[in-house]
Amino acid sequence: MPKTDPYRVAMARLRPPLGAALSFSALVNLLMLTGSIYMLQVYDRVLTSGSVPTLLGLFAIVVVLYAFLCLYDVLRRRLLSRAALHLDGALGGAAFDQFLASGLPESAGKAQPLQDLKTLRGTIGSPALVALIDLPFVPLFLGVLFMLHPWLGWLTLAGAGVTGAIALINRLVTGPSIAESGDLEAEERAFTEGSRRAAETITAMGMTGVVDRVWLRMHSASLAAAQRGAEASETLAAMSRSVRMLLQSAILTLGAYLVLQGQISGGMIIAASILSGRALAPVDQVIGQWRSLDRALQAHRRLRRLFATLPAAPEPVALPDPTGEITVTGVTKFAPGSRGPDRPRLLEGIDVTLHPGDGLGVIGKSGSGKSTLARVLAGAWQADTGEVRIDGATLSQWDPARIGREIGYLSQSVEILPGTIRDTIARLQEDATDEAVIAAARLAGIHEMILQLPQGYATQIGGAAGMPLSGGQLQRLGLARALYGMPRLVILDEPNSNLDAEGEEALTRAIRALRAAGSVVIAIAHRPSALAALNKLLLLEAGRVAQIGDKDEVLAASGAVRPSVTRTRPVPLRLPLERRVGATAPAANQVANHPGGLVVTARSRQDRPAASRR
Ligand SMILES: Nc1ncnc2c1ncn2[C@@H]1O[C@H](COP(=O)(O)OP(=O)(O)OP(=O)(O)O)[C@@H](O)[C@H]1O
Repeated sequence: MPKTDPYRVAMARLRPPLGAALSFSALVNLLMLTGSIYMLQVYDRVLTSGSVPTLLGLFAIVVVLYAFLCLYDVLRRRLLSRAALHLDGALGGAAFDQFLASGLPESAGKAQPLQDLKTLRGTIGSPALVALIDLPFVPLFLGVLFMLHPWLGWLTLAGAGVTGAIALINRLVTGPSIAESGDLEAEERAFTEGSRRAAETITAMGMTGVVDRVWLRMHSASLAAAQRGAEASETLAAMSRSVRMLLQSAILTLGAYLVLQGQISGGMIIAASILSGRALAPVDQVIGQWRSLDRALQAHRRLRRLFATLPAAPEPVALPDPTGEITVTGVTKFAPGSRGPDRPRLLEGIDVTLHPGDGLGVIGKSGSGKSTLARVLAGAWQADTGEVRIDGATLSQWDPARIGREIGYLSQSVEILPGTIRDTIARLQEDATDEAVIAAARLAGIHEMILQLPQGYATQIGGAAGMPLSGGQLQRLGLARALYGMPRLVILDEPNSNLDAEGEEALTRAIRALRAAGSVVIAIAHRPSALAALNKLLLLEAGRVAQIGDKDEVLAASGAVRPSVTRTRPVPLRLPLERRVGATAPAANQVANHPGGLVVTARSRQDRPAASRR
């Protein structure tokens, strides 16, 4: 099936309205001859004949012609502004999808489709484009001038040449500054947004002064680049305007000379002056609007490139409901954005098979690739080689919306969109039922906590106006969202990192309930309590599977913990669980009393090997 590039399709749909606008522009420009022809008639016919009826008759014709001019002008502008709106309507959804995708590391920083679409839409409906489509009609005015007298034509042509040369110089001079200031502004924006997010850390650690200075340096650099472009552009625009005004006087002078030589009539001087002004007006306007036209051109090129390189989405086939047979074969993931044969492998040759009801714990040192594996299994990142199959079908063979409902994913840092608690748990699904939302909240053990909030499930969270939630509350809310609809595959990346004992118990209960219902649960754990309700274990080392199998066997084989753990006597766990485990001894004691029975003691910092990476 041929790939349909939405940008090309949208651009093709723009052609008819742009063509119609061009036709109306032809009429508008033709009617713009009215003023000069009228002048010619008044000076050379009315004033010489002294006929008032002729004057009134001519004026009546002029009124009608200008009324048509107004009509055609309105029509072409309306066509353009509506075309801009249609372009937005046709591409808005696809551009937003690409904007979302740019949050994934594979395409990070490659595109700014929403901004580009806005720029393009703004320009298509603006006077800048009207000036641009007036440009092809400059020869019309020049032609009439040549008919009046060749010298008048040549003089205007020379003026147009000078103004055009100024426009070209403008482009060459300001182009690099515009591009540079765009890049610097993007850098500054990233730093500004990052600083705002890190405001608490910056304030607490007294970094405000130095952050101010860094921002100021970036800000000044981007302003300086923009100013360089603006100054050059202003100078050239002023020169262009002066050339135009000088040309008016030069035309009058030349016209007067030609009258004195008896080569043209007096009325032709005025007509020539009007015509030369009309001939140069679009050129002048395009120069004035050059920066916005250039931005629109760059936005157009970026959008065209972006959409042209998008892989074609396969037609999704409605596969039967998955049972939860998960097969991972030979999954390798290179560091996103890296190139060449030596690019780091975050995961290498991962093979895992899980059956409905299985619960797999994933453990390993910091940086060993646990979260990367979670992202690949959840379909958030694409494997570079190998595949993840659910019920025999690769993730890409499933309809993303369909399989998404069967996947619950709790990332390490829980992100929520602004909205109510109900909508958050229901993943914004319009068809969500209250029963399903409450069931997920109960499973995650936060139903009571939600009811205690002033507006209960209708409480607004996220965004500037949302009610702030604690780390633990947020994590449990994220868990409820991951559990919504009892998905067949639930992937939890350190689901207990912010939980108290009660939260951990709720998590263990949830994992047991999911497994009992036939779901596959994969939990990445630094704290062993999350392993309590699981039956299998995978030990990752530098992105490879070091061990996989029955939980107790893997623990025993790795020497991590004795399979028969008592609840009262702490047993050293030699699994590389630095981050959580290294925190405090009381945390370890807390784990010792947990029904899961796995016990942890912290290794000293000196004992820890550096996280090995490829
Ligand atoms: N977006 C990314 N681009 C490039 N490399 C990345 C990216 N995200 C993670 N990595 C690298 O992948 C490796 C594995 O990271 P990952 O987050 O999977 O480890 P982890 O085992 O989950 O660690 P932790 O236990 O500390 O969460 C690290 O070396 C990290 O630097």
